Amino acid sequence: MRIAIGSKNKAKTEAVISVVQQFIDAEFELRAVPSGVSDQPLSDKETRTGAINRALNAIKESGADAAFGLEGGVSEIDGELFVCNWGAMALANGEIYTAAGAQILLPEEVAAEVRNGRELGPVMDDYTNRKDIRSHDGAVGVFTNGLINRKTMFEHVILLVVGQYLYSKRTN
Ligand SMILES: O=P(O)(O)OP(=O)(O)OP(=O)(O)OC[C@H]1O[C@@H](n2cnc3c(O)ncnc32)[C@H](O)[C@@H]1O
Ligand SMILES: [Mg+2]
Repeated sequence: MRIAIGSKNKAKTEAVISVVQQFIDAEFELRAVPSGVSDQPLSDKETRTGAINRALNAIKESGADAAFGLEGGVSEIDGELFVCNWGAMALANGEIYTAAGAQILLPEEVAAEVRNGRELGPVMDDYTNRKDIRSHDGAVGVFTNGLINRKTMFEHVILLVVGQYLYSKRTN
């Protein structure tokens, strides 16, 4: 199966490849495609739409058999901001599977910057005085003291998505 991935961010591409290759015999290609939503999605709905758009754009651009899209965003609950994450798998026949990942509270100091219109990625780099947090630990890794990094979190999302795809294909 030819599978496209709608990002070149390693936290995403490595998560997709490490999970999918356990269940599907596949060749992968990476494409930085548009998400069709804001650079910093501000709700679960917008983040999920971004994941679906990435999967649809990746399958359209590549002509692959299937494509994955992963999107990170933030969502507000009772005045507090949580990091949220969504994944989508699109098939050439038009089927789409989606699932959400872990959510974790952002400290008010970080949340305030995002509310002011900055993207979480650069805000996290400033906050930690490190570079490119979004491609490695992610906010989830920083605020769980490294127990769950962004790749591991995305692996759970991909397991949920691929699991639904495999369930739909079951024959017994
Ligand atoms: O290259 P792409 O695939 O776009 O990867 P990205 O890291 O920009 O990821 P998203 O566009 O899905 O994320 C939307 C925004 O939220 C940021 N973001 C989301 N989750 C994050 C996390 O865990 N740590 C740091 N930044 C995060 C990210 O940097 C963007 O500013
Ligand atoms: Mg991005």
